[in-house]
Amino acid sequence: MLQVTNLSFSYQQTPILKAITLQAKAGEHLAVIGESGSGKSTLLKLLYGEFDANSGTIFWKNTEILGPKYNLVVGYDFMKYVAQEFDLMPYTTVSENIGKHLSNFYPEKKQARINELLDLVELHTFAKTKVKLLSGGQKQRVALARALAQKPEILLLDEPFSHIDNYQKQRLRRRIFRFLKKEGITCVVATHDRDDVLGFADNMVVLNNQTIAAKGQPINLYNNPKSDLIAAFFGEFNKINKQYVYAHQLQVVAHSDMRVCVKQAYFKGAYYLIEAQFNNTPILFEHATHLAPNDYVFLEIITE
Ligand SMILES: Nc1ncnc2c1ncn2[C@@H]1O[C@H](COP(=O)(O)OP(=O)(O)OP(=O)(O)O)[C@@H](O)[C@H]1O
Repeated sequence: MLQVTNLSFSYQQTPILKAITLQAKAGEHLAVIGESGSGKSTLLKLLYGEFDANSGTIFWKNTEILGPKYNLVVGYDFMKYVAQEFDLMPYTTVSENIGKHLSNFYPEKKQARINELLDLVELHTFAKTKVKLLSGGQKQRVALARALAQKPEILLLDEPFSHIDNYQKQRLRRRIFRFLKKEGITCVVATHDRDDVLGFADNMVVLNNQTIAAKGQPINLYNNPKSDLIAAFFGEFNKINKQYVYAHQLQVVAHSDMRVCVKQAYFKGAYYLIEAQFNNTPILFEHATHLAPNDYVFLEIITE
C-alpha cells in the first residue's frame, strides 16, 4: 500500500502542496487531477523520491520514500516513473531502450520480455529504429514500455498518453491499463484527461489550492461534483438552482418552466452542443439535431 501522510512541499517560499494525505492499495489505479500548475507533477516527483518533502511521510509498504538528502541515487527498484519528458537514450534503438533495465544474464528471457512490451505498445516495426528518429507519441510509448520492463510494484505516470494521437490513444490506454491490472501493478496517474479516469481509475484525488479538494471513486465525484473544477473535469455543465447539471442531463420537452433561447449549435458527432440563454443565464445542453439561433425551446432536467 502507498501511504502519504501530511506531505508538504515548496520549491522556494511559496507552498506547492500542503498536508497531502492519500492512500493507494496494492494493484489500485489512483488518478490525480487538478488544474495546470496545481502540483500534480510535483506530487509524482515527491512519490518517486526526486525531492525532499518539507514535512510529512511517504511509505510504499514498509519502505519510506526519501529524497536526495537521504539517497545518492534517486528512485527505488520497485517503482518506475514516466515523466512528461521521457528521458530516453536517443542514440540507441527502441528495443535497447525498453531492455535498458533488464539483465543480460538470460538473453532469451530478456528478448521475450522486450517482444511482449513491443506488442503492448505496438512498436514492433520500430524495434531497431533509433529513438531520436521517433515522433513524440512513439517516444512516449517507448517510455511506457521501458517503465514496465522489470514489472515495477508501483508505476507513476504523468500525462501518459498526452503525445499520442486520438486514433491510437483509446486503444493504447485500454491495453496499458488492462496490462497493469493483470500484472497487479499499482499506478498513480496525473492527468487532465477524464478518459484516463472514467472506466479505469479505482479512486481519484483532486488537487486545488495546494491541498486535496476532494477524493473518492470517480463515479461518486462524477455524480456529486461539489465544485466547478470537478464538474468541468467531467464535461460541460450548468449550475441550476445550485445543482450541477451536465449538458447531457438536459432534454428538450414540449413544455416546462425553463424556456431558453438558442444562441449557437456546435456539431459534436453523435449530438449537437447547444449554447442557449435562460433569463440572461447561459445554458449548455446536448441535442440530437441542429437547432437554429433564436429558436425557443423548453428544457427539463433528466432524472435518472
Ligand atoms: N523546478 C521547479 N522550481 C520552481 N517551481 C516549480 C518547479 N517545477 C514546478 N514549479 C511550480 O510548481 C507549481 C506546480 O507545478 P506542477 O508542474 O507540479 O503542476 P502540474 O499540476 O503538474 O501542472 P501541469 O498540469 O501543467 O503539468 C507551479 O506553480 C510551477 O510553476
